[in-house]
Amino acid sequence: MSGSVGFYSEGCAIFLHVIARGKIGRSPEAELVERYEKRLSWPVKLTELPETGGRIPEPQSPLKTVLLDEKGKNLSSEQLADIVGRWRDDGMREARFVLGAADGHSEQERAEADLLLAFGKATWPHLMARAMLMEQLYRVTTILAGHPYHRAG
Ligand SMILES: C[S@@+](CC[C@H](N)C(=O)[O-])C[C@H]1O[C@@H](n2cnc3c(N)ncnc32)[C@H](O)[C@@H]1O
Repeated sequence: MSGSVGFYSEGCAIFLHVIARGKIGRSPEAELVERYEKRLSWPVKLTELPETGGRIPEPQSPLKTVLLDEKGKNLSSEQLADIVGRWRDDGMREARFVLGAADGHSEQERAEADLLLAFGKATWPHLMARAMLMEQLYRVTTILAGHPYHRAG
């Protein structure tokens, strides 16, 4: 079963849609996901899909798609904020961030994505990657807002 497991909307900004495979249930990772989801002042939605199959929700067009993939680009938080900020300023309505399960993403999904984003070259468990992504999305929005949460190194 797929379904939306959270929706917090506030302010006018690009809609952040996290699409993640696998059930997070009640877990330490779920607590982290919820913590950053609640802090985000941009509209954010989390759609959970089964490990395989499931229906990918219809996009809000125009859309940009980011695949979380260890073979993707290692970007600094500021670089990611620049990209997301540009998409917002260009009038994108949705930026979706897709996390795979044990087998990752298909070659077709990789080819169709606008950005492959890596959190380093190591392979992380998908639930940890989900928590890390929510933190990065929060960080990105604070960078764009000039909020002091992010302290550039
Ligand atoms: C256990 S990993 C899948 C590994 C799989 N061997 C593959 O080919 O991608 C599950 C998911 O977590 C995310 N993930 C794991 N490590 C990552 C990393 N270093 N950077 C970005 N995402 C990562 C990706 O979305 C990945 O599809």
